[in-house]
This record gives sequence, C-alpha cells and structure tokens, in this order.
Amino acid sequence: MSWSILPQWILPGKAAETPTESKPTNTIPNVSTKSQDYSVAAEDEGDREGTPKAEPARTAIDVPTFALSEVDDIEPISEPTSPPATSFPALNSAQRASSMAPPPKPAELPAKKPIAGLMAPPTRLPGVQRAPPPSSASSLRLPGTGPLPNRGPPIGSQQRISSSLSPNGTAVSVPNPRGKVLLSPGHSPMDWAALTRSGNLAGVPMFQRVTPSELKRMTGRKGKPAWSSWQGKVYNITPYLSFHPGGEAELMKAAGRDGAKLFMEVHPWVNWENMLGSCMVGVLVPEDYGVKGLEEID
Ligand code: HEM
Repeated sequence: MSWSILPQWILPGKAAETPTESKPTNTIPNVSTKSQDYSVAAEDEGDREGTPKAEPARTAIDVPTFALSEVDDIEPISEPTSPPATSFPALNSAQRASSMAPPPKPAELPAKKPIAGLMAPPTRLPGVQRAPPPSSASSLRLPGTGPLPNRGPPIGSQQRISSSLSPNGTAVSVPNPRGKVLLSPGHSPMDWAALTRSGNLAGVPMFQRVTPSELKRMTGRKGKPAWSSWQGKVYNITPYLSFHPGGEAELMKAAGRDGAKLFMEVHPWVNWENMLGSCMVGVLVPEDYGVKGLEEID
C-alpha cells in the first residue's frame, strides 16, 4: 500500500517522511483509560520535527462537558410539589379510627329500607322458644341417652383386666360379661408372647404323629399333659393354661380333643396358630395309621 496516496494530515509522522520504512510507528495514543491522555499524546506528536501539524478544528460543535465535581454545583432537582405534610396519623388511618367516637348503636342506625327484589325476613312468632345454636362445646357433651362413645377396649376386655392382675399369682375367676379372669402377675398376653419366643413349649423332642386315641389320653390329668387339636394339628396347651384370659377351666374343656368348635364359639378372632405355634406337638393321624403302615411293609 502506498502512503503517498493518502493525504498528508492523516499519515503517521515518520511514515510520511520515510515511506520505505517497513513499520510505521504506531502513534495512536493510549486511550484505554483516560480521555485526557489523548490530548497529551496529540501535543507530543505535534512537537515532533517534520511532523505535519494539524490544527484541531476549533469550529467543531461544542460538546457539553460534564465533570463529577460539578455535580455539587448542580441545582438539586426539586421534588414534585406535594401538599403540606398532614399530621400523623393520617386522617383515614386505623389509629385515628380507634380514637374516634364509637359507631352509632344499631338502634340509632336509620331503618334499613328493603332492597328492591329481596324478600323481607320472616317475622318471629311470639312465644316460640328457639333452640340455642349448636356449638363445639355441645358436641363434646356426653349424650344423656344412648350408647357411650367408644373409648378404649370394651369393659371386661383383656386390656382392661390386665391392668389389675391378681395379687396372689393365680388366675382368678371373676364374674364379667365375657368370662374373663384376672391373670396372675407375669401372665399377661405380652408375657406369653415373650415366653413363646424363648423356645419350644411342645414338651416333646420332635414332631409326633398323634392318633385320636392318643390325643384322648392327654387330658392334663394324672400327670399327663393337656393336648388339643386344631385343624389336624396337635398342640400342648398346658403351658398356656395360666395365660389364658378366659381361665384355665375354660381352656381345659378343649383338652384331649379337637378344640376348634369351642374355640370358634368363643373368640373366632383369636389366632390359635400364632399364639400356640411353639406348643405344636405334631399332626393328627388316623387311628390305624401305624398298623396299616406295618401291614403294608409285610
Ligand atoms: C386353645 C386355644 C385357645 C387360645 C389360644 C385362647 C386364647 C384366648 C384369648 C387370646 C382370649 C382373649 C380374647 C380377647 O381379649 O378378645 C381368650 C378369651 C377367652 N377364651 Fe380362650 N383361647 C383358647 C381356647 C379356649 C377355649 C377352648 C375356650 C372355651 C372352651 C375358651 C374360652 C375363652 C373365654 C370364655 C374367654 C374370655 C371371653 C372373651 O375373651 O371373649 N378359650 N382366649
């Protein structure tokens, strides 16, 4: 690019004189930070020998200048004219309202004119007693008649009885509508549950095949254990006798026989298998089970 074709006043100083120089001096002042640097640099440039002097066009449009220091001198912008401050609190504030005179009593209110299109309220019959409005307090009151609300276990249930165990350590028969007994201390349903977790309560080393005649002999008397069957399985009910909420005598009715019928008559909601699982002796087999087996072998 030839420098000679450019007007003199835009050529860089040295470059204009020695166009053969490979690198034109960068004379662009550093304007990165302050604008005043530019003017200083421009003066330096003008002082150089041989440098064409370009007079700044003084006729340029005056750019209004602004300096921060002048800000203080600027007349503060007057705020929009507002009405003179009213006294506190405001006229329509709640504070004023509270100190104001109370509103007129309903009796003093002017009689309301019936609004067009709406019916007038029904007139009250003289002498008719109106019931008090239902309140939350009235719903808490116990009804004078009818059943009491369900609160806790029913009267006579095991939960209520177990809170008053027999003091002398024996199951005591007490008259109550469901035939519950007082269980001796340490014989609550919780105690039984703990005992069943402790180990095998069947009283036999391994599962047995029990014939009906054999079951019949296990009555809990004459030193024999009490066994009872339930759905083809035989259980030793002896350990449970003192834990039975219905009493030992009731439970003994099932000894030496199938107890399902009696059991289901009294408390079908009780889970026999769960409660007596650790007391299982074996399974009930037909009377001739062993004999048949031996005959088949022969
Ligand atoms: C052999 C297995 C049995 C077990 C595991 C057993 C268990 C129970 C349990 C847990 C209760 C308390 C029920 C409750 O609080 O709701 C109870 C109560 C009672 N049981 Fe048994 N029972 C058995 C057999 C029998 C038998 C054979 C009879 C009667 C012949 C009987 C008569 C009663 C009676 C009268 C009550 C008290 C009333 C009641 O709770 O409804 N139980 N028994």
